[in-house]
Amino acid sequence: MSGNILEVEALHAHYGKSHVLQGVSMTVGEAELVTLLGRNGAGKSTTLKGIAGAVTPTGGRVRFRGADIAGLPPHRIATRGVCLVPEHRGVFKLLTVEENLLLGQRRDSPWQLDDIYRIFPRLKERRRNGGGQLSGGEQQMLAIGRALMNHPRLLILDEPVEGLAPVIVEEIVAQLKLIKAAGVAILLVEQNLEVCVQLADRHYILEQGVIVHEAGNAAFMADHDVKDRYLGVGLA
Ligand SMILES: Nc1ncnc2c1ncn2[C@@H]1O[C@H](COP(=O)(O)OP(=O)(O)OP(=O)(O)O)[C@@H](O)[C@H]1O
Repeated sequence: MSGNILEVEALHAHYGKSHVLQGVSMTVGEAELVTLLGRNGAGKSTTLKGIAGAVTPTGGRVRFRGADIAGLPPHRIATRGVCLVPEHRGVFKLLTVEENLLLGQRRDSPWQLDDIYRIFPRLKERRRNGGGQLSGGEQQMLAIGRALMNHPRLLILDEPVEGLAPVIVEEIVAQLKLIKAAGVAILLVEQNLEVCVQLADRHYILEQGVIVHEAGNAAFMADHDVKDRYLGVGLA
């Protein structure tokens, strides 16, 4: 194998007649953190869902650790080690923090409660609180923590810091660095470019359902043109 944990090849997806993904190709290496960037409506969330099985691809291939997973149901894909943390977090509000975490637990996971509490001390403090009592940032930490309990080899995050206060964003960035350092590959969709360049090894830019640019982090940071052209954000 190539050292890639994920290989997406010419992925297509439709919503009814609308052809949203038009041949997306990308890879994620072992323990690599890769971002998928692009303007609103480019197809980023759909790509993540197509990989994780929440949207059924209409063409192309998704290979995960060498096996073709395109079109499998989401739970089968999750069992293989692909965990999607969706944009709206999916925390159960009537369960406690600890009950939420235990829902994700797999016995063979290297990530048990204590490991989660070490990375997210706030969750330990709040472990007996209901999910509904958490701040947005704490809910995000809980959603990531629960995904880890499920033994992901690839963690897929859709806008994990959207709408969060800068101090919480910093906390989550530090936590994602720890998770990455533990060897978990991460595929990240995030509008906050500061966050992306702090974390990523590599970036892809998606436009109207196709990848139009790929760059390592250093090259991406230096290339103001690309940010302006595809993302509409000139960098300071
Ligand atoms: N369930 C759906 N049914 C129909 N169309 C959809 C659905 N979900 C998304 N779309 C459309 O598909 C296109 C791609 O959406 P997607 O959410 O993948 O984009 P995105 O790049 O993640 O954008 P955003 O940052 O706005 O979430 C958009 O035009 C969107 O309106």
